[in-house]
Amino acid sequence: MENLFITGIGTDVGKTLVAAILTEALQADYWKPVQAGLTPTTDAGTVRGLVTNPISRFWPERYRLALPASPHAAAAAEGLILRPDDFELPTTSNHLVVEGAGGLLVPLAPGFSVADLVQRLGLAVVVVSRHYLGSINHTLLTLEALRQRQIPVRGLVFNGAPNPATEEAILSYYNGPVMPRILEEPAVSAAVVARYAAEYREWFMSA
Ligand SMILES: Nc1ncnc2c1ncn2[C@@H]1O[C@H](COP(=O)(O)OP(=O)(O)OP(=O)(O)O)[C@@H](O)[C@H]1O
Ligand SMILES: C[C@H](N)[C@H](N)CCCCCC(=O)O
Ligand SMILES: [Mg+2]
Repeated sequence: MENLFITGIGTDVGKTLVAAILTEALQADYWKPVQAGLTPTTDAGTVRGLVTNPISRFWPERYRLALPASPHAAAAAEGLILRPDDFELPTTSNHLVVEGAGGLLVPLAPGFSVADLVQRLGLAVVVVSRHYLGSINHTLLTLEALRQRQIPVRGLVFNGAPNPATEEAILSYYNGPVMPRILEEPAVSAAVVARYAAEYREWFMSA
């Protein structure tokens, strides 16, 4: 069974798109434990709209916070402090795709980060990297933090337009699994997700 936590090198790098592709590829369940920002849509709402298989279940968020900010701040704005023992994996016999918020060391509360949540849930991660000036450092810092914490990396995904020099730098440090690349798409749709999902299914079968 694949139980995957989707993290990334920051916010807005394509975790939700990758989560939708993996959910469709594996006909997995999807869970976003902490959603900060509820409009115009939630990540679970986006994934639901991109996935077409009839098997996937969408588990309710543990926290739905109104402020589109770091979860610790969005929670504080509502007088909440998120705690590690608030979080239990949904009970499912299906594959499960869990999406984080922002990057790996984003605080859910003071002293409680996304990385701590990953470790509590005991999941392997998928790391989404997107190229921009500064992204080599952000990607290597993420991989380094995962290595230090001995969190297994199930795959690294390059999302968006390729940049060979950047990828060479990253791959000279990281020699773990690399999942199929996602190109910059003119529009993100269920058809695009289905196309990549077929490629990802092949990848899982050959990995
Ligand atoms: N390969 C791509 N082609 C076209 N658009 C993309 C691609 N990857 C991401 N996007 C767009 O970039 C935006 C940010 O992506 P996404 O919502 O997946 O980021 P995220 O990492 O999940 O952010 P968050 O931290 O808020 O969860 C979205 O509008 C998404 O559709
Ligand atoms: C609001 C945003 N879309 C995400 N839900 C949360 C991103 C938190 C980033 C915090 C940070 O790294 O500074
Ligand atoms: Mg997202």
